[in-house]
Amino acid sequence: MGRGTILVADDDASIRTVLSQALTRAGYDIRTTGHAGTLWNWVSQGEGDLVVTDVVMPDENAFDLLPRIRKLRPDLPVIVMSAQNTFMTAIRASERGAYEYLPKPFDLKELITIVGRALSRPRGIGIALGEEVEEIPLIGRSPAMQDIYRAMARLMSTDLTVMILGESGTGKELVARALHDYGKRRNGPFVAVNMAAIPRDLIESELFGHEKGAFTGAHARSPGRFEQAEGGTLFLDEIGDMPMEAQTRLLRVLQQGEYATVGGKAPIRTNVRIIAATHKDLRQSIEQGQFREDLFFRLNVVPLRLPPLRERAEDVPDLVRHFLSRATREGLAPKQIDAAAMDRLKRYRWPGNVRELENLVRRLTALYTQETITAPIIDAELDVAPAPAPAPAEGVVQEHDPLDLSGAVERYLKRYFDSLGGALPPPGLYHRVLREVEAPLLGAVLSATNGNQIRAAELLGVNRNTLRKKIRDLDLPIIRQTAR
Ligand SMILES: Nc1ncnc2c1ncn2[C@@H]1O[C@H](COP(=O)(O)OP(=O)(O)OP(=O)(O)O)[C@@H](O)[C@H]1O
Repeated sequence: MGRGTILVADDDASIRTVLSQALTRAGYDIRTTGHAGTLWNWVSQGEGDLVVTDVVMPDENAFDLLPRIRKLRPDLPVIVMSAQNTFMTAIRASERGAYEYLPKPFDLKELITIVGRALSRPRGIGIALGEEVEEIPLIGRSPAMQDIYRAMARLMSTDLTVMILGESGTGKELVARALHDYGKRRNGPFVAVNMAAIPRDLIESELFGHEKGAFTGAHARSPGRFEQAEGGTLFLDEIGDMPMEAQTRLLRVLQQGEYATVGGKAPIRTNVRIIAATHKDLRQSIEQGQFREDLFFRLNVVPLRLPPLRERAEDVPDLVRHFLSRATREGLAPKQIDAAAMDRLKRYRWPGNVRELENLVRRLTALYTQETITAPIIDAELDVAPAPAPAPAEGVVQEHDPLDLSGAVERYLKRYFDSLGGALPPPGLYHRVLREVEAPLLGAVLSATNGNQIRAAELLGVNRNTLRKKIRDLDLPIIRQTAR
């Protein structure tokens, strides 16, 4: 007798083979099928201790089958695999009552671990089924975002305190909202407070409310955000900016489930789920005595780390399309981004993350009349160093291009560092080196085009306005055009 029988459903025969081998080796009995109908027959006949199923099958979608399985056999864990790795797949799997969701491709070891955990869990723990939701709040299918979606899907049925970490503009508030909107408090209020946006001495009264006369200017009793968020979720953004006294009060709420208003004595019981966020390194703040360590541990129950956009450049096209179609829905003229322009966007560093990308798309749709956004437009907007120039619209183009600076630059830099004798150069080297190349390059091109800035911009592959700005910034001599 094996350690249990696993029913595997996937219309891809090679996946059935791989799973069947791996699970057999791990000591399980396996039955495989390529059809949802067969799977349902087995399940309804009481067979199997666990199901591993793909979402899309020729006869029925596993998400449609899942609620029936849950109803008939609520204790049967179902692991859903899918190659459609969106936020909604993870959420739907969780809503339909899947035990776990695995985006393909996945590690077989991970599957074996999950199977082991599922079969050893106490029975009778089900996940509530929610209603269907269509609008996708979070865009991006990079592995890093899939990890986030899976963690979120697991959190949906809980009230755990979550700490969202990530640079500004990475989507921390959006994730907090999604945790609320798809979680079990979805019918309660979602209240967001940004610690950095409120004057420090008003934060306590903002959060906990105050009594009439509690301080100068407190003309009437005022409810705090905790009271407003009762039964729902309170999102504490930029928690690293919370003053010490407020931290102490917050800690007490988390420990005792009750608080007093500013100037009030009677404890008020509270039922609020806390989600906090910060872009700061709180461990450093703790070391510097600016953040309470005990509060940190209370808040950091489940940390979610949102990756910066530059670490998931593969999400850029999806995000761009999402923001473009939203602009179109808002009544702006539809636009496309050509491949070279998209490439520029994927290579940009995005210091402002998704927010910066969102604002850029807004600018592009509002300011440019052309239907297709090209690379020079992106260069002008992002002010990035241009890639090799495309062929100019007219004129003779050299077939053989002997341009190769790399050897020369490398040699020069080596000499430069050697000459410093082990010391480090002054800061700003990157920009200084680029400037060293930029000024002679623009000068050479302007002289080759006889001072014609339109042709020079074409040759360089930058927007005309960018070129003008650079001529000004670099203080290049303007060559007077002579008739040819
Ligand atoms: N994955 C995503 N899909 C779609 N939109 C996103 C995504 N991530 C962020 N955004 C959008 O980017 C903008 C910034 O997101 P958000 O305000 O959640 O970031 P944040 O990390 O909370 O920023 P801050 O730390 O500056 O408050 C929002 O308009 C949000 O809708």
